[in-house]
Amino acid sequence: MSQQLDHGAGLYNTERSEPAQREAFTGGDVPVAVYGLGKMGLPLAAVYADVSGNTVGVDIDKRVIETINRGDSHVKREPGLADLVSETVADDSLRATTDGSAAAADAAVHVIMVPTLLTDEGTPDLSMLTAAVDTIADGLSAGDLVIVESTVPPRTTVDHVVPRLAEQSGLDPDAFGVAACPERTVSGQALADIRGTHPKVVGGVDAESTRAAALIYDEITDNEVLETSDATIAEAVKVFEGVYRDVNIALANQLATYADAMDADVTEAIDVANTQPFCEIHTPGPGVGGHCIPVYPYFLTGAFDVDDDLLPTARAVNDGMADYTVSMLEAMLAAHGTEGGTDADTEADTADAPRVLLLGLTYKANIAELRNAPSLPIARQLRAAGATVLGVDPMLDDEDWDELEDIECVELDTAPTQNIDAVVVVTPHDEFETVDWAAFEAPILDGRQAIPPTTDAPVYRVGGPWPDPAHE
Ligand SMILES: NC(=O)c1ccc[n+]([C@@H]2O[C@H](COP(=O)([O-])OP(=O)(O)OC[C@H]3O[C@@H](n4cnc5c(N)ncnc54)[C@H](O)[C@@H]3O)[C@@H](O)[C@H]2O)c1
Ligand SMILES: CC(=O)N[C@@H]1[C@@H](OP(=O)(O)OP(=O)(O)OC[C@H]2O[C@@H](n3ccc(=O)[nH]c3=O)[C@H](O)[C@@H]2O)O[C@H](CO)[C@@H](O)[C@@H]1O
Repeated sequence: MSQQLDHGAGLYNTERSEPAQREAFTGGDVPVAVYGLGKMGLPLAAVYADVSGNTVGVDIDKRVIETINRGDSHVKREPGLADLVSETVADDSLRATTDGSAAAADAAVHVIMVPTLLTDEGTPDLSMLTAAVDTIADGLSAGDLVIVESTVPPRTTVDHVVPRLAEQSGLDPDAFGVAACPERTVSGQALADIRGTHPKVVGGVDAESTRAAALIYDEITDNEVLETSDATIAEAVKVFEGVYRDVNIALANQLATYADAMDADVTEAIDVANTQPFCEIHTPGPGVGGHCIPVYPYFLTGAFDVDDDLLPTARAVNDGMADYTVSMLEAMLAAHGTEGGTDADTEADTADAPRVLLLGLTYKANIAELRNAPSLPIARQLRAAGATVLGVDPMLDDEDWDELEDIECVELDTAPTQNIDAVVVVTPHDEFETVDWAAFEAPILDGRQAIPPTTDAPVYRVGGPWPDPAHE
């Protein structure tokens, strides 16, 4: 155990009693800084502000800072978030700044919630994490606690974060605490998740870091705080959760291809199979998007030299579902005798090339995020084959559409008048629940089992039986 230093507001190795620490944390005497105020960071900063009464949010995007300091939330469709940001900014328990070093100098708890992406080579890109760590190091003090909420490859905290903090701050590694406390939060229910939908996982680089982090999260969550043996286990818990999901979805997608081959309804088969407790097959679809599930397998395969066929194969199956969806679309067009096919290669053919409407472009229903969205490779393949691709997505703003050069934006209410040859449901936003499918007068490929079987329209399903001749 390192010497007892004068730690000011810090909780790491403090001489104060536990009750006094809790009182200090919830009474605004332990200043918090949260680095990264995006879909996950802003809800987290708002809850920290609500509990601690003294939280500064740090982001590099000036627009984010200005929005928050007006008391507004730039993160949409998060129940309760707009009100919580407004309330915590109004009572000054939440402030936002781009000056991370100044925030770090004042803070005693530093919470990292920046993105952890991939390089083009499929290896973990920790550049944003490193930048946040360097900012913290500028203002790190003895007794501070650094919490890594971002999802990172296992061993990142011990092998990268701790040495970098010590090197950049000049402090002895024993002078401050570091803990991996991974975000286990789903967009669309972030506040509920942060406050306790699931137990909170906490793993420190030493016992004192675990203790201090567990005390903080015991004040934040209504659920259990699960203390792991070390930071690496805590990091692995989060990555394993995500990898489990990617592999399970790959199984569902592979079973969908078998169901198509046997002309059976994969959804019915999976639903019935899942009625016994040892089976939890996920849902097939046109692919796996977002910056979590398709990324986390690379936090193992791209970080450790292990002989692994499973995770890459699951990734290939999931990424292959865009091709599979396009091939089903081609078969559907052929079954409906739509002229032109999707292999137009001359001007005349292009005139006959099908006009395909993609409903739902973001990676997941009701979430405004295009990263790794399955709609993107589907649109690319259709455009390359000469088709005209139109898209409807109420989650996207003008800035998003500017990035989608392969897809022509149309509005949902006018889409049926756009002379559509085929409709593909890629992401089933709530807005599509009231669509009059027959109004398109075109065959529909339902990629997400979103259209009720009773619908009076020619609906084909990824992994589902093709419509009976009556619908031809
Ligand atoms: N989105 C999800 O559903 C989800 C769920 C759980 C965990 N996570 C994890 O949460 C982390 C963040 O994801 P997100 O969805 O909030 O990302 P996001 O892209 O919505 O937001 C990231 C924010 O961080 C800011 N930022 C980047 N570098 C910074 C720096 N050096 N200092 C301060 N701010 C910086 C960006 O400007 C942006 O505002 C990732 O590790 C992700 O894996 C995401
Ligand atoms: C804390 C955290 O990191 N939370 C993550 C977050 O992950 P996420 O927001 O990226 O969402 P996911 O739901 O995993 O979807 C990802 C893609 O997979 C497609 N998909 C999904 C299910 C299925 O059966 N078949 C599919 O094809 C879907 O359309 C989308 O494109 O929430 C999940 C719980 O929702 C968590 O488990 C996951 O750890």
